[in-house]
Amino acid sequence: MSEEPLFTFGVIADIQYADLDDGMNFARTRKRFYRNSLQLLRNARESWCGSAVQPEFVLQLGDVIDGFNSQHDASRSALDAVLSEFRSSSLEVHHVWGNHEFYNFSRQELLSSELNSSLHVHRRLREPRPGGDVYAYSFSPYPGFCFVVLDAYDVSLLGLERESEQYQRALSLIQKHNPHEDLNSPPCPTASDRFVGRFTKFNGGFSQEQLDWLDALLSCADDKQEKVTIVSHLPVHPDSTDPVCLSWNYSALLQLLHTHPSVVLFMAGHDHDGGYHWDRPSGVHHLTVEGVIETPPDSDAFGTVCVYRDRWS
Ligand SMILES: Nc1ncnc2c1ncn2[C@@H]1O[C@H](COP(=O)(O)OP(=O)(O)O)[C@@H](O)[C@H]1O
Repeated sequence: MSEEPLFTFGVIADIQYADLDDGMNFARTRKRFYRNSLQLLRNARESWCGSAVQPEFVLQLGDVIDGFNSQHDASRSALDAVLSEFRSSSLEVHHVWGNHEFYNFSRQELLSSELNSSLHVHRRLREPRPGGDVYAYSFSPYPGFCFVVLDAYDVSLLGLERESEQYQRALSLIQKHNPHEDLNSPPCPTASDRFVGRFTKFNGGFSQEQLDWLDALLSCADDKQEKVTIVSHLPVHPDSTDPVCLSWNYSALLQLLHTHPSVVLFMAGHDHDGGYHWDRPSGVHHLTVEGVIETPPDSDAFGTVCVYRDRWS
C-alpha cells in the first residue's frame, strides 16, 4: 500500500535490565536474559532512529529494570544504563510503571524521577490530570488522536510504606481473595471467579479516582470523535493474557471501554509471552506486547506501529 501513515510510534515492554547472568522465571520454564536486554533495547533504538520517518514517540510499557537490582544495590546504575540508551537518541519516550519499578523505587521516588514522563514531555500533554500521587496522563501526538498512560498500581502493596492507609486498604482487598501467606502466590480459580489468580502482590488495581478521570477524558474524546489508545503495564482483557497477569479490577476498566466508542486500542506488557484479542462488542484491540527480558539474544522484541486515518499496522 503506497499511502503514507499519519504518524508512527514505537513500543517496547518488560526490558527488565540487570547487569546479571542469565536466569530463569519463577516457574523455571523460561530463560531471562538480564544483561542482553540492554542490547535488545539498543537494537530497537537503532531501528527506530534509522527509519526513514522517525517515530513520533516511544511507549515503554513498564518493568524497565529488574527487581533483582535492588538486592545488588544497583537500582540507580541499572536505571541510568537504560535511560542513557534512550537518551542517546532524540526519541520522546513515555514510561509506564510496572511492578519492577516499585521493587527498585518508592512511588515518591518514581514521581520525581525521569520515569515520570509527564514532567519531561510538556509539548502535547493534556489537562486535567488525576489528583494525588496517581501517575496517569494523556497526550495528543496528532490532531484527532489521543494516548492515555494509566497507573496500573495506584491500588497496590507496592511502593508504599506498610503503615500507610493506602497500603492497608490494598492489603485488606487482596486478603479477601488470596488466602496464601505469600501474597505473590496466585489463588486457585473458583466457580465464582475464574480469574481470581490475578489477586497477587505483583499485580494491582486502578483507583476509583483514576477510573473517574478516565471516564471524563473518554467522554470528551467521544464528543470530539477522537481515536484513543490506552496503555498500562497490566492487561485488562482475560483473552489477551494469561489471566494471572490481569489487573485486580480489570472488569471496571473493560466496562469503561464498552461505553466509550473513542477507544480503539489497549496495550499492555507484564505477560512476557504477549497476547492479542479483538473485543468485538467494544471494537477495542487488546495487545499485550512480548517482553524483552525473555527474548533470546539472536532475536528482537519491539514494535513500530504505523497509524493511518482508518487503520493501524
Ligand atoms: N507463583 C508464584 N508464587 C510465589 N511468588 C511468585 C510467583 N510468581 C512470581 N512470584 C514472585 O513475584 C515477583 C514478581 O515475579 P516476576 O516473575 O519477576 O514478575 P514479572 O512477570 O513482572 O517479571 C518475584 O519476586 C517472584 O519471585
